[in-house]
Amino acid sequence: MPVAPLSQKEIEDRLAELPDWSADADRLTRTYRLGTHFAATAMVVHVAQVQEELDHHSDLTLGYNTVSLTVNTHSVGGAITDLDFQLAHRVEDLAPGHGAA
Ligand SMILES: C[C@H](O)[C@H](O)[C@H]1CNC2=NC(N)=NC(=O)C2=N1
Repeated sequence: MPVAPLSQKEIEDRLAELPDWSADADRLTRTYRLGTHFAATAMVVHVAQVQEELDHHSDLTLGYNTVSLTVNTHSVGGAITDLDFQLAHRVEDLAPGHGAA
C-alpha cells in the first residue's frame, strides 16, 4: 500500500464508500454511538487490536456511549493516506458487531 498524501479528489472518491466518515483539512473522523458505556468500551478495545495489527493508530475517544476516531498518517507529516482509509474500513466492518451506528 503506497503511503503518499492523497489529493482532495482522491479523498472525496474514497469517502464516497464511507458515508458516515468526514475529512477536514488533514484528518478522517467518525463518531459511533452505542447502546451502553460498556459496549463503547469493548469497541475501543477491539479497535485498538485492529490498530496494532495494522500498525496504524487513530486518536480514539471514549465517551459515555460513543467512540470517536480521528486519524491521519504521521509518517507523511499528518496527511491523509490510504492507510487511514484502510483503518476506517476495518472499523466500519467491526462496528455492527458492537451494535455501533
Ligand atoms: C514505529 C511505528 O510503526 C510507526 O510509528 C507507526 C505507528 N502508528 C502510526 N499511526 C499513524 N496514524 N500514522 C503513522 O504514521 C504511524 N506509524
